[in-house]
Parts: sequence; structure tokens; C-alpha cells
Amino acid sequence: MAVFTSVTLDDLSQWIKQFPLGKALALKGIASGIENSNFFLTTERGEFVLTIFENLDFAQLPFYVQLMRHLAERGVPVPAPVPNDRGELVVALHGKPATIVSKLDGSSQMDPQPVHCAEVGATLAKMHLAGQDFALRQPNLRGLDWWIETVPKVLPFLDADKAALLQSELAFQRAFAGGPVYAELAHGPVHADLFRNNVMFVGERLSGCFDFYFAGWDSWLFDIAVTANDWCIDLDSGRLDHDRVLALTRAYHAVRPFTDAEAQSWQTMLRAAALRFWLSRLYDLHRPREAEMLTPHDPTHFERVLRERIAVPAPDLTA
Ligand SMILES: Nc1ncnc2c1ncn2[C@@H]1O[C@H](COP(=O)(O)OP(=O)(O)OP(=O)(O)O)[C@@H](O)[C@H]1O
Ligand SMILES: N[C@@H](CCO)C(=O)O
Repeated sequence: MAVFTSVTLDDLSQWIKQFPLGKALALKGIASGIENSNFFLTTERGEFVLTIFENLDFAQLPFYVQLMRHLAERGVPVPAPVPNDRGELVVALHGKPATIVSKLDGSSQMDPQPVHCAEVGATLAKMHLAGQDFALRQPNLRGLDWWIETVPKVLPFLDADKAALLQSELAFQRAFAGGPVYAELAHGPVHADLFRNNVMFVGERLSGCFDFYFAGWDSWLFDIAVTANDWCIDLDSGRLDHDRVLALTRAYHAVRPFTDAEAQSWQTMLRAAALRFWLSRLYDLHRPREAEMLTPHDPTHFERVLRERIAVPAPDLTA
């Protein structure tokens, strides 16, 4: 992630005392990502990740950090937040909310094969099941309401062809979300951003999922569609690779079988997931924030993905 807020080891020398982590020994800004300020933090007790939240306030954060704790306690491989001496998981640093979580082993698999997609599918299903009894509720803040609010803000920057696609897809998704099949879809806390760069592998074994800061209450199917649109595609064309899609969906289905309503909604949900990221990337591109290091994501990629999903059906969910 980009570093928006500067932090030095000196800044941490007093602050870290409230955590059972000993002294802070090293701190290194992480330059990937676009939402928060992240640092690898080495202390006398080991390796951690320090995150300072740039866009989320104290009221929103319990949902994310408690969800991570809830999932970690149920054996889902996610970073475990470290409480301070008052039991708090979110603490102010430079006036902004901050958290320390355990560092996961492994590295991202940016060139996934079916075996990796199967790991991701099975883990996602376990995550959905483990989240069923999570008590806190927060909507997906990048869900339909946000799309409705944000489309008019980016339209002035688009040519007529792109503007027409964005508007017609939003209308299509609004109609779908208001219909009877959508109402039958299972909902719960979902990750909503489980891209390749948010998952760690050690060899072919998935060792962890992180970056829960877009998590919210949404349909499980939306989460699967977001994941498939990143893990199972040819990156140049946006086309789905059927072997990888089937590896992901079959592994998910083996843990948590799909319903008829989900099977019926699959093609539409893949389009919704493409729209969500096209829109957020357009928004981020045209309304950039200041940052010491910033790597903007390319909106055109998800425009291509959306056009592909409209033109070419994915394999059936229960194939
Ligand atoms: N718990 C963790 N364990 C190991 N590495 C981590 C952990 N959390 C974050 N990282 C590293 O930090 C990088 C950035 O983190 P993260 O993806 O959460 O940032 P972000 O700004 O929210 O990014 P994004 O654009 O993906 O939303 C990751 O790519 C990963 O390398
Ligand atoms: N995964 C998002 C970035 C926010 O996490 C994207 O690729 O646009």
C-alpha cells in the first residue's frame, strides 16, 4: 500500500509500550496498495504489520478487526489483531486509527494455476461459514448504494461509449438487486476484495488471506465473483480461464454447496463484481489523494472484464 502517513521508529518508542510486543526494532513502509498506510514492524516479539487507516474512522473499524479476530479464532488463516493492555484492537497513532496484526508467512501467487484457485475457493467457503455467527453488521461500503452515489461523480471524465456502458450496467444491476432471485441469495460478512495480492501461499498451500478493509455484509456469491474475476482470468484479454474457474467453484462447492438461486445469478454477479472495481478505479484515478508513494490501478482492465462478462458466459456454477 502507499504510505500516506509518515511514521518513524522514534514515533513508536512510547506508543508501542501499550502492546505486549517489547521494543520496536525496525519499521519499513510498504509501497503496494492504495487504501491505507502499511508498515512491516519488527519488535522484540517478532514480525507484525502496522496499518494506519486513511479513509476509515474509529466507528467503522471494529467490524473489520473483530471479523479478523473472529475468523482467526475459528481456524481461517487470517492475520490476528494484537490487543493493547486495555484490550483495544484499534488505537490512535498520529491522530488516526491504527492496528497491529500478525504477519503471515508466504508470498502472493500472481500467476495462479488451478491448484491455487482450488485453495482459494475452499478457503473462501470456510471463511463464509465461519462468519455466519459473527455478531457485528456493516454494509459493504463499496456496494450498490456506493455505485449509485459514485457513478455520477465519474461520468464527467468518461467518453460517451464508456459513460453509456457504466450507466446501463448500473441500471441492470439495480434491477437485479431488486428482484426475487437476489433476495434468495445467502448473505453474510464477505471479504469483497480477495485479489491475488491479498492472499499468501507457501508453495501450493494457502497460508493466509488479509486486507479485510473492504469487508462488509453482502451476498456470498458477490465475494466468489470478485475472487474469480481476479484469480481465473487471462489478464490481457479479461477472459475467464475455464479450468481455473471450475477449480475455484468446485472446491468452494465441496465445502459449502451452491444453491439454485446462486447458480441462476452467477453470470450477473460476475458482471456486478467487474462493475464494482471498474467504478472504484475510475473514482480513485480521477480523485487522487496525496501520498508519498502511490501506485494507481488501471480502470480500463475492469472495463474490459465487464465487456467480456457481458459478451461471453462463464461456466455454470455447478458444472
Ligand atoms: N498480515 C500481513 N502479513 C504479511 N504481509 C502483509 C500483511 N498485511 C499486509 N501485508 C503486506 O502489505 C501489502 C499491502 O497491504 P494491503 O494489501 O493490506 O494494503 P492496502 O493499501 O489495503 O492494499 P489494497 O490496494 O490491496 O487494498 C501486501 O501486499 C502485503 O505484502
Ligand atoms: N483490489 C482493488 C484495490 C483495493 O484493494 C483493485 O484492484 O482495484
